[in-house]
Amino acid sequence: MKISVLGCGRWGTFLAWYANRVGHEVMLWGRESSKHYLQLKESRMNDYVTLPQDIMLSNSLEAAVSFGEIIIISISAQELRSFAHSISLQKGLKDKIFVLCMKGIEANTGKRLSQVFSEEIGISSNIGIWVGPGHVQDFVREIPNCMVIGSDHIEVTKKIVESLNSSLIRFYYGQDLIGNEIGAAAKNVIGIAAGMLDGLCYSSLKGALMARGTREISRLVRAMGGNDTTIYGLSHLGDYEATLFSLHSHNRRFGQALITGEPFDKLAEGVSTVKALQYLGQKYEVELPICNAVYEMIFENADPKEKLIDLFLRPIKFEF
Ligand SMILES: NC(=O)C1=CN([C@@H]2O[C@H](COP(=O)(O)OP(=O)(O)OC[C@H]3O[C@@H](n4cnc5c(N)ncnc54)[C@H](OP(=O)(O)O)[C@@H]3O)[C@@H](O)[C@H]2O)C=CC1
Ligand SMILES: O=C(CO)COP(=O)(O)O
Repeated sequence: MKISVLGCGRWGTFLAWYANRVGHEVMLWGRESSKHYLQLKESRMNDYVTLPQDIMLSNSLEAAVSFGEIIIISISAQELRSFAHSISLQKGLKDKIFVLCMKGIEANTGKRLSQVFSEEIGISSNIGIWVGPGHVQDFVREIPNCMVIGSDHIEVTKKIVESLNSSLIRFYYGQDLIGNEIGAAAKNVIGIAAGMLDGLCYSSLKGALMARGTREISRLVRAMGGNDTTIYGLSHLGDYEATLFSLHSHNRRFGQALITGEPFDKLAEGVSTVKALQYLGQKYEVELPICNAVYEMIFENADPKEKLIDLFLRPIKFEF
């Protein structure tokens, strides 16, 4: 099958490598101004992966959209709306399956990425998501993992899973698009909180963070009409090791750097997602104490130790 991957950063480049490894014909697209794209064009390598010669590289969006039967997208989540608008100007979209491989929620609207994408391209039946745990650094060393693919249409979900399953990535069929998208995005915020604990030398609190983080995100998902159990699956809790504990996690590293005052310039999606979660918490009247504390530490310069004490001094309540 022909597969296009749009976005040639850390994850997009890996996805092209993976689709090629599974046996597909692959075209990887990067924008003309992209340093990532230029580096791949010159060396076929980035910091994480080397691309086999048979992966085609293109900076023509028209060529990339027309090439793939399946079109995988992995760019910064907050850029999806404008990028989707550019895609909407291309031809033949109704015959394609789009797979969003990003973890975010639109910051100023609280909309899930599949909602943003379908609003812009004007089609909703052929959009899937691919989320769950996994770092490029592990996959290229042949360390396998389990991930989840979901959509609102089981035939679409099955087609994507059947095209991409392998002994390196075992996929599960997602059954709850709301839970999977909110869960995948929100784990980055919990990952930032974990990095803050590392920065404070309070890493031993991560067990409690895992227990209470899942609890508050599952309340939100339920209020939004999703299934709270989804939060205990691959898209959220299943991604905690890769985010709350991994040295590779950009979100964890962002949280740690915020506390220690070191610079950090990689994409940490949780920074924008926590704004969206503030909005959703208010809209659905769900208390999100950990997310709110992360928000205040990032955007309102709140003192981390004082925030932690505030969390500990909240009214005592039942665990579940
Ligand atoms: N296990 C998983 O499912 C994983 C998922 N991810 C997710 O993948 C997504 C991308 O992360 P990552 O690859 O680390 O980020 P990077 O910063 O490495 O790459 C982001 C890419 O998005 C491109 N981009 C940004 N804005 C636009 C735009 N307006 N139009 C077109 N392209 C644009 C950038 O272009 P340029 O090259 O010009 O800078 C860059 O290539 C995130 O949502 C992240 O959460 C990441 C890792 C693992
Ligand atoms: O989603 C990921 C791992 O599953 C990547 O996490 P980071 O973006 O925090 O590196």
